Amino acid sequence: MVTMAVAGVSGRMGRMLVDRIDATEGATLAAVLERPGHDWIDADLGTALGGRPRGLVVGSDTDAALDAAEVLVDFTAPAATVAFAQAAARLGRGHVIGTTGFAPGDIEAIDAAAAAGATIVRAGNMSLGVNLLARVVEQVARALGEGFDIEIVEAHHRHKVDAPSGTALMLGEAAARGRGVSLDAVADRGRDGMTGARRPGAIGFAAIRGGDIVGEHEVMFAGEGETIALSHRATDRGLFARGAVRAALWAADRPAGHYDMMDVLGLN
Ligand SMILES: NC(=O)C1=CN([C@@H]2O[C@H](COP(=O)(O)OP(=O)(O)OC[C@H]3O[C@@H](n4cnc5c(N)ncnc54)[C@H](O)[C@@H]3O)[C@@H](O)[C@H]2O)C=CC1
Ligand SMILES: O=C(O)C1=N[C@H](C(=O)O)C[C@H](O)C1
Repeated sequence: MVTMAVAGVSGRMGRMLVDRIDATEGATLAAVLERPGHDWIDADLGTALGGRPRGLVVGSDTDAALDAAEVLVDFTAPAATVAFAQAAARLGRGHVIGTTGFAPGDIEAIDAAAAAGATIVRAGNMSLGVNLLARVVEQVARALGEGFDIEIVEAHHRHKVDAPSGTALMLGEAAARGRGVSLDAVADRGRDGMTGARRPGAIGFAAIRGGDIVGEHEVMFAGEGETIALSHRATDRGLFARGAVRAALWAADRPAGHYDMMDVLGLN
């Protein structure tokens, strides 16, 4: 049995993760975390969720949660995630990171935590479909070359706080890899006003926010006289929770390191 902790348990993904862990053979929920000062702190998780008490109290003490659990599943916010990774390194635990919106320095800190003893699985999208799509995007980008302009369009619900989405960046990285360039060197992350003509070789990003859209991504290869569009649409957030719990089961008996969902799915 793999013991798991969920960070950000009151959030959209946190609630999904509780249901998913409860439904997964071989996984058990051992601890739940929220940010200090949150209404749910010290409440019974079952009661906070509007049901019966279940004898699991929502806390904000990361070390106590990691004493109880082998793997922390974390869909929260960048600063919180960096601190969780450092705690996972200190205590030699698994850490599944779904959080997006990182600054470059955050990724370096997560790399350092993996080097210092945490088993980290991090992915901007935990679904099989998007990870397969990334593979296909890399191959198509390699095959087509710069005669086709790459544009990535994503749409999400009105509450999302980061753009481009983690998935869009992951797909952009895949396209850049296919072209043999660094995404940082070619990304065009927002156009407004007199932008001038499109920069040759740019990988463009556009973000739509509205309503309750779970997550939609399209990678467009626009050429002369033809356009190829590769897309993915998530219709149920439970999809991401399924992937995350699969990653947590996978991480439980892996050596420390920084892995991604391709490793979990055997696509690397
Ligand atoms: N990789 C993937 O497949 C997916 C990633 N995400 C990402 O997951 C993150 C969370 O998304 P949602 O659940 O929609 O957001 P949300 O805002 O509903 O939930 C985030 C939760 O984290 C909690 N939190 C913040 N700081 C904390 C701390 N220091 N300790 C403990 N809890 C803390 C908040 O109080 C909140 O309950 C976002 O970055 C989102 O982009 C979301 C869906 C899928
Ligand atoms: O915030 C979300 O909701 C999602 N975030 C991830 C992202 O940034 O790509 C994954 C998914 O698209 C939903």
